[in-house]
Amino acid sequence: MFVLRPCVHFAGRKIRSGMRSETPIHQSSSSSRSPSRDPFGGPVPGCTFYGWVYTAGVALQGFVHEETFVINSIKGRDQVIRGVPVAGVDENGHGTIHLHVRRDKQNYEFSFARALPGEKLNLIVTHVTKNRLKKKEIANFHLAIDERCSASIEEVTPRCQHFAEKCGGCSFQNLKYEAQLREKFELLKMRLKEYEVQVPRAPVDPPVPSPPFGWHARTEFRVFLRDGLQMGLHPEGSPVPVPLSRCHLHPEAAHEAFQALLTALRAAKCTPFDERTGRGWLRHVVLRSAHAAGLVESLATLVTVGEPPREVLNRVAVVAMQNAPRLVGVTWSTEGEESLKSPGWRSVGQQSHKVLAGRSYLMHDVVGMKLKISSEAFFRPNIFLAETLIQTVLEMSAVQPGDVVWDTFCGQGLFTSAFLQMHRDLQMVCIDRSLPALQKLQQNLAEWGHASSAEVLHGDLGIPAYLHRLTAALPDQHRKGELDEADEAHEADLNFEDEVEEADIPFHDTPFQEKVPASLPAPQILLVDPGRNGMPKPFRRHLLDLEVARVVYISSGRALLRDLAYLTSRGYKLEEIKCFDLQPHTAKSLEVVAHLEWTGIG
Ligand SMILES: C[S@@+](CC[C@H](N)C(=O)[O-])C[C@H]1O[C@@H](n2cnc3c(N)ncnc32)[C@H](O)[C@@H]1O
Repeated sequence: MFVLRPCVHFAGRKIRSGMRSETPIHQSSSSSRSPSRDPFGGPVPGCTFYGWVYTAGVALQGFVHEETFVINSIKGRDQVIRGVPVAGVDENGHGTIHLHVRRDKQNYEFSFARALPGEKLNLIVTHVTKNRLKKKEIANFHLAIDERCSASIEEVTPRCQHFAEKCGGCSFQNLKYEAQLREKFELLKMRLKEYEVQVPRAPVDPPVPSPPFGWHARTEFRVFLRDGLQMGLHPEGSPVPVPLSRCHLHPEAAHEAFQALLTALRAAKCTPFDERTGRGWLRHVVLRSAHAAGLVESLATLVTVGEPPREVLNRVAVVAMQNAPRLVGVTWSTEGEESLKSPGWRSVGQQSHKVLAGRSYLMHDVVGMKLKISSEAFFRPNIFLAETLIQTVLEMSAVQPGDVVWDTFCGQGLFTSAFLQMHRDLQMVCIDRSLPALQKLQQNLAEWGHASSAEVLHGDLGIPAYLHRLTAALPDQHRKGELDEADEAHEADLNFEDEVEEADIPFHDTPFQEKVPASLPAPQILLVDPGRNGMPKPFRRHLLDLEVARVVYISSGRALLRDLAYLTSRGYKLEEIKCFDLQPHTAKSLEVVAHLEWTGIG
């Protein structure tokens, strides 16, 4: 038997206007029951569960999960509910259960860390709040796992020794890969329904799978002291990193690099940065991998704080490269200070890295070309599926010779390069805010003889003034100007969740020389690949002004749902979607490529 510590606070989900009659429960108190254990025998430090409630009427029309478990009533604390099946997973990789309480005519959803779909749980009521006005009714209740009564038939032994330590990487290594795919797909379909996104045809094709191990293209390891220098990851919600000896999600080349760097850092007596004392200088080691001509290579970046000793950095780089033949370069980034200012910060490629040894880029196969991709710019997380995803974007765009294609959020231009390789006589306009990424894009375009076919613009697509300058450069019929008051009211009415961060860095930190040419060709095809935050709000609005015939949008998670819901309610029709499991074993949602057509009817 294992018992999980009951509830940690659930920051209540905002309910969108389309779901108005659903009443969220904010379960905030935590009660103290027996200490947490997990299925692998260890304590569960941050085991969370939470729930929200729907009124019966709405739930029955819409959101009753197929595997809802029905009970008669919640009687009070310590009541045990036996044999509740785990029905699916949520965005955090936690197992979800669905309960219908007959007496209250209400449906509840709860999530439990490390609970697997298909297993059955005995749950214990740890806290009940009564309705203040109608004392007999329950306003909300908390549950904890009392016992895991039957395991999932899809449970497997995790390959990684660190899985039980919850290093913060994998959520599902103990679940068959086919089951992971199915659950992520079910979650996507459920969320599309919940956000009222009209999917073009049902059923949507199942996700494109990835080889489950050795796919990872980029990981940021924390460097810290614990029985000597260690490299590791942060468990979910914990400031204390877990030291790693290897990560099976990485290709062998990255593992070699990991070992070589760890040994070199220890031998050089590098001082990891300590947040509590402010001493030391090495904060992270970032490993990136890519493959060209079937050969996987890795590149490392040492991320430092303050004034690190340059000769130590150089020595580490040279020694590590000697011991890891597929480590092709070691670069140095001083962006460690930024991660101190904002926790959870990730590099947005605003600063160039310095080369310590070897080269500053990896080679990457894209539709028959070998592109140089730089350490500062965005890497698609999966080295195997990047090319398939690019092919899908090409197919969905149905690009014809002579078309004008805008590649917004272009990064180092993987799409632009692929498009120009397919049709030399396209007119591409590429826009991104990362200068190092754009420099690499220009270098690749020049090497492949495509430079004259692309206008490369450096700007922030989240800044309204910049977007106005872009639209001002378009032919007359595309200059619609500001949204009018009716539009604003409609937008407010839609009440879209902007729970997803709009931008990684404050705008005033962006030292841009934004130059927009006097005239730009209007796009027939618009590629939008904004990353995990989705489209910045001003960009969403300006997209409507552009009335582009065809948009191909690439994103994932809540940002994707929010943006699709917005566009499809404002004149764009969703024609096709395809999804990809870019990050097996992790809770990361499926990456979606969506094709939208402008209809003007919203
Ligand atoms: C997910 S990456 C996509 C990169 C590229 N399409 C690729 O496949 O490699 C997102 C890109 O958007 C850029 N970006 C994020 N927010 C931006 C903004 N507000 N304005 C312009 N570019 C932005 C980032 O610099 C990054 O290169």
